[in-house]
Amino acid sequence: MLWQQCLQQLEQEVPNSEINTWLRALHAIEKRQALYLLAPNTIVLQQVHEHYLPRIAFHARILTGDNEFDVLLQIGSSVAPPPPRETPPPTFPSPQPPKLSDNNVPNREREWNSQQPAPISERFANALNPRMTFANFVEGKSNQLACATSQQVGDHADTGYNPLFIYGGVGLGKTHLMHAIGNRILECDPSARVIYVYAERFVNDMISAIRNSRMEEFKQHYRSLDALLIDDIQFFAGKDRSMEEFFHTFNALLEGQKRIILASDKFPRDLEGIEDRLKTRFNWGLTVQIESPDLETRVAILRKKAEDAGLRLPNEVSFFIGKRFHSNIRDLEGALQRVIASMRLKCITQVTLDFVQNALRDQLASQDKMVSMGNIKKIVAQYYNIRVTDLDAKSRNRSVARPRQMAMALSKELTNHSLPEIGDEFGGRDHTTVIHACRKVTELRESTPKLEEDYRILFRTLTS
Ligand SMILES: Nc1ncnc2c1ncn2[C@@H]1O[C@H](COP(=O)(O)OP(=O)(O)OP(=O)(O)O)[C@@H](O)[C@H]1O
Repeated sequence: MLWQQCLQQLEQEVPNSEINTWLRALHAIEKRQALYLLAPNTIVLQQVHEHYLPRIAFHARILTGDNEFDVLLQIGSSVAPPPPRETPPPTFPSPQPPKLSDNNVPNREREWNSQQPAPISERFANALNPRMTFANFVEGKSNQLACATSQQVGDHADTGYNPLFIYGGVGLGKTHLMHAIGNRILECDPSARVIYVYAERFVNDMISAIRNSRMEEFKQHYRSLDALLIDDIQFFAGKDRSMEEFFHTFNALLEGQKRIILASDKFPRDLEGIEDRLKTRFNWGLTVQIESPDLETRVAILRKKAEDAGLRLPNEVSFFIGKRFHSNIRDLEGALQRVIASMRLKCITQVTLDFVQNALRDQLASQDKMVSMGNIKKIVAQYYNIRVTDLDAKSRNRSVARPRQMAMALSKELTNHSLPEIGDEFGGRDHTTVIHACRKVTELRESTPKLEEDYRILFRTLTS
């Protein structure tokens, strides 16, 4: 089963002829928490070892979720017993686990740092994470546009959104969307040459290529792609030679109407240390932002992730976690993983609010320090240039009433205090005043761009 799944992944990266000749010749056995691949002869053994084993191990580790999972290559028709100590085993173990980053991107450094040309299959290893798809990306107000345009770019080569530039804060789903685009492109055309790469990797690859006199091959490699996805584009800052090379790659791909998808933590114009001509080009297509998700989206994401892990979260639990982990989705996922790990440890199958509060005790304590109502009031007052005491006062003058409503709405969104507690904190007001304030802010955010911007800035300031 695992081997079949590995093959399905490899089919997207390795030409069919190679799959049929070398990989389908292997007999696979899963045993003792390892995948044994049995080669019928030494030629197959050698080929697989030299060209495909790292990729197989990479996929097996992704699929099993075990970064240490072993893939062992042997000759013969059955798994050899463990060899006596003095004789070397007739087994090629899979290489050291490729460093799996957050996004499970395999280490491709070897590619350019040897004088030997890399095998073609390896050069087109696309580094896409098959688990990051549109199907498991939860859409909400904060990412709607980014998600819709990403789907279009994944489906069609001629959307006019070239490049598609996705920007937004840490852990909000930029990388997920890029992988989803890449996976969709391959779904539509399995022979497409698609590469996902961090800008840092592009730079390192280029340095290795220069050092090993393989620059022509490097250029040819990147310029012959059907889709290039580069993450963390801000890393190019100050790296003039890499920017120059990227500029030409960019032009070549654009001229050939190949898709370019870029991600960064900043809007193109705000990227420091990046050449103006590149920034201008980034704006040729479409720039979309991913914002911090609102409470409903956070809860929807949480439920989806819990469901994927086979866990049903009671409403009060999902709202509790969603409310408390508001700054980014990575933290939200981290909280859920911690809850699941605690459940496993304690052999619990039903999760309750008490259990979650206990499991997340340390994280919640540090969150509390960051977003208290006192802090919200301080930041809002600073932002609107009024005094904190104005927020508590009786005045209904709009210059203080609006900031007060904003501070109440943020308190509701970012803290776990009840409506009466929030009212109390703002000069002993009634909970119906808080409800009114929250409704008013929601309404104004939709009708008044300036107020929406104020809300976003304050939200970001409080949660970053
Ligand atoms: N809308 C979403 N639905 C489901 N999962 C999401 C969503 N957004 C983000 N995630 C998950 O949150 C985690 C962090 O997302 P991702 O790595 O894409 O963030 P990022 O914006 O690229 O962050 P960074 O700038 O730090 O690289 C990933 O595991 C991703 O799958």
